[in-house]
Formats: sequence, structure tokens, C-alpha cells
Amino acid sequence: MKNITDFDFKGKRALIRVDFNVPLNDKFEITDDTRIRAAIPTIQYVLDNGGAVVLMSHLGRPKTGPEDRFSLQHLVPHLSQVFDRKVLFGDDCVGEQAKSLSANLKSGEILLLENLRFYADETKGDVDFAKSLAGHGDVYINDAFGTAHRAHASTSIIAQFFNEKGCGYVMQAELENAQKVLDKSEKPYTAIMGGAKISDKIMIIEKLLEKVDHLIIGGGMSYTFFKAMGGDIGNSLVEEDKLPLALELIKKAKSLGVDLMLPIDSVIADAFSNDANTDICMNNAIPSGWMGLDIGPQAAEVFSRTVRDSKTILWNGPMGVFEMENFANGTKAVAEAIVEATKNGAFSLIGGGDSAAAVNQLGYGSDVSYVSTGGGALLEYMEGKELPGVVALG
Ligand SMILES: Nc1ncnc2c1ncn2[C@@H]1O[C@H](COP(=O)(O)OP(=O)(O)O)[C@@H](O)[C@H]1O
Ligand SMILES: O=C(OP(=O)(O)O)[C@H](O)COP(=O)(O)O
Repeated sequence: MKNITDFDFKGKRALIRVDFNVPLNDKFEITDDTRIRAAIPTIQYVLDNGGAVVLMSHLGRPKTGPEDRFSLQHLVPHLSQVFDRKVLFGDDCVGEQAKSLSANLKSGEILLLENLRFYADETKGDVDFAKSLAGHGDVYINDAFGTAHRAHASTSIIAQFFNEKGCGYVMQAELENAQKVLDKSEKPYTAIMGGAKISDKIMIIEKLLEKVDHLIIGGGMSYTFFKAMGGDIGNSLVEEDKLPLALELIKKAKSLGVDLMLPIDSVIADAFSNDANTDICMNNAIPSGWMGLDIGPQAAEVFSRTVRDSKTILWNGPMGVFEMENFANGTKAVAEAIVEATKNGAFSLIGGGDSAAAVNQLGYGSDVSYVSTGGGALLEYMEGKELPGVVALG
């Protein structure tokens, strides 16, 4: 696979697929710009080497065409500031106005196209749509690692229309760091899984069991396991259809000799709010009307001890609703243990939008080995799956 330094951008337009799927607040301000900052070196390289840049991305999961809250226009002021120049905006990624802007783009200029997912053809991987997009550039660069597990028009199908195609710095660094863990995971190897996307992640647990020594399961996904074992979980997050799979995973861990660790206790609340009444409770006996929103102090202690003694650490998914101060302690404790282990020589890889946000919010972004811009993409890669966005560049 070629990378960005293999091309001469002088007088050419680089069409760069980035993952600018960033969180916005209700005023459409960016609350975490990690993915934008990550893409700077790739964009800057093209500009410094005499090229023009056309950026394309998705934002969120719009279902029915254009919607203001998913418009990439909201990112233009921030991008203009970051690159210290006016960033042009194509208000329809395949419309006449966008085509005219990209056709007349001069060296040193940046054009951002509107959300690709305003067209269902993007996620369908439509060939004609991909061909229209391809018209915006002379060289195709994919730097959207976070979306590389999707076989979409802009991430994979489009590549066939270019002789010159390759990856950007983000994609390259992500693959190298993930590969480090795949190739040489020094033991003890601990994977920590949490968060809320249970069905997205429960499948990877099975794969991870074949590689890790300890598998810590916290956050929203842990309650599915307790319920599967017959515990009372009150109103905690659960995916009923995954109960048999949870039991199977517990059995598989046992047979492989993997230490599958579930939180002993939880911080429970009587409402999904930072102002709710709270209590500490054993995890198999959560009263009805209450829900587990963070791992409890005992669990935090046990998990931290295991993490501190590990040499390879993979973390995806917070231990609780860390966005609310009263339920952030578990995530904080685990993050601190990861930082300590890293200081003692462990390799720590953190993935997932919310996990990365938690680490950055705590100020630990540079105290871990690598913070990935991908969640699902990283997990699929760690599972051993080929990523369509990478395959297309081959
Ligand atoms: N016990 C819990 N109950 C409900 N939501 C939870 C719980 N623990 C964590 N969460 C939520 O999970 C979300 C992150 O989940 P997820 O998207 O799976 O992680 P990531 O983005 O790191 O892959 C956070 O918004 C967090 O508030
Ligand atoms: O945020 C993303 O993935 P993530 O939630 O797994 O980190 C990517 O932008 C992919 O988005 P998608 O899961 O809507 O295809």
C-alpha cells in the first residue's frame, strides 16, 4: 500500500477521505476535535507540497437525506482556524457547485464537501456515486481509519477510479500501532471492554479470549452478563437477545483459562442523571427502579490492580457514564492504572470515540502509548478482519 509521501502533489488535487465524525453540542460546536487534529499532518503535507485539498467525510448517521444537525458546514470555522486560511464548502458533495469549486481549486486551497451520508448511495457503496465523487480529485488518499471497516462509496468503491491512491498518516499510524499489539502482545495481556454498544462489541470478546490473559468487562455491557447468570440488574442497560451469548463467553473463558473479570459492585442511581440518588451495590442484586451507572469502588480497585500488572493493554469503552461527574470514578481509576502501567513499560492502545474522549478529558492523552481515532474499525482489525478501506488501497 502506498502512502502519502509516494506522490507528487504539485498542481494536483488530493481527494482525501477523512473521518470528521466528531461530537457536536446543541450549538453545533465541536466538543472533541481529536479526529480533526489527527488529520492535520496529512492535509498539511499536500498543501506544503504544492497541492490542493478536497476533503470528504460523513458526520453521524443521517437517515433521510440532508439535515442541518449533520451538516459538515458546522466544521468550516474550526477548519479555517486550524489551517489559517478560508476553507471552501461544497454544499452538496456531488452537486454542480461542488464540482465547479473542485475544478477551479488552486494549489494551497482547501475544499470541504457536504456530508456524504446525505446520499444513501454512500453507505450502499453505489458505483456511479463513487465515480462522481472521484471527479473531485487527481490522487485519492484515505485517512479515515475510523470508517475503514465500512465498504462505502467513499472509503472503498471509489478507489477503482484512481491510478494514484494511498493512505494518509492517520491510517498508517493506526495500522502500525494496532499491528504492534497483534504481532507482539507481551504478557500479561489485558483487554478492557465497556461502554454501551453491546451488540457491536460482544462478538469481538470471543476473538479476544483467544489472545488475552485477562478480559475485564465493565460499563453498560457488564449487566447483560449478570442478568445472564440470573442476577437482578434493576433498570441497568441490557441486551436480552445477547444473554445466551454472554453465558457462552463465560464458559469459553473458563475453558481457555482466561480470567474474565466482571465488576463486583456498581454505583447505582435511581435515574439516568447526575443529580439522581446514588448508592453502592453488589452487581447481582440491583434493586428494581435502580440502574448501574459506574463500576463500584471494589471493582475499580480489583480492575486497577490487574491493569497495573499488565504489559499489553487494549481498552475500548468507558467503565460508566463518565460524562456525568458522579459516575466517572471507575473510568478514571482504570485510566490512571493504564497510565501507571505504561510508565512501567506496558504498551497501551485505547480505541473508541468515547474512550478516547475520556482519556483526553482526563488529560492522559499523551501518557498512554496510542489513542486510536477508531472504535469499531480498531476492534474489527484486532479481530483479524480485513478492513475494506485498507484493502481498496492495495
Ligand atoms: N452503565 C452504563 N449505563 C449506560 N451507559 C453507559 C454505562 N457505562 C457506559 N455507558 C455509556 O457508554 C458510552 C460509550 O459507549 P461506546 O460507544 O460503546 O464506547 P466507545 O465510543 O469508547 O467505543 C458513553 O456515552 C457512556 O456514558
Ligand atoms: O465514529 C465512528 O465509529 P466508532 O463509533 O466505532 O468510533 C466512525 O466515524 C464510523 O461511523 P459509523 O459507525 O456510523 O460507520
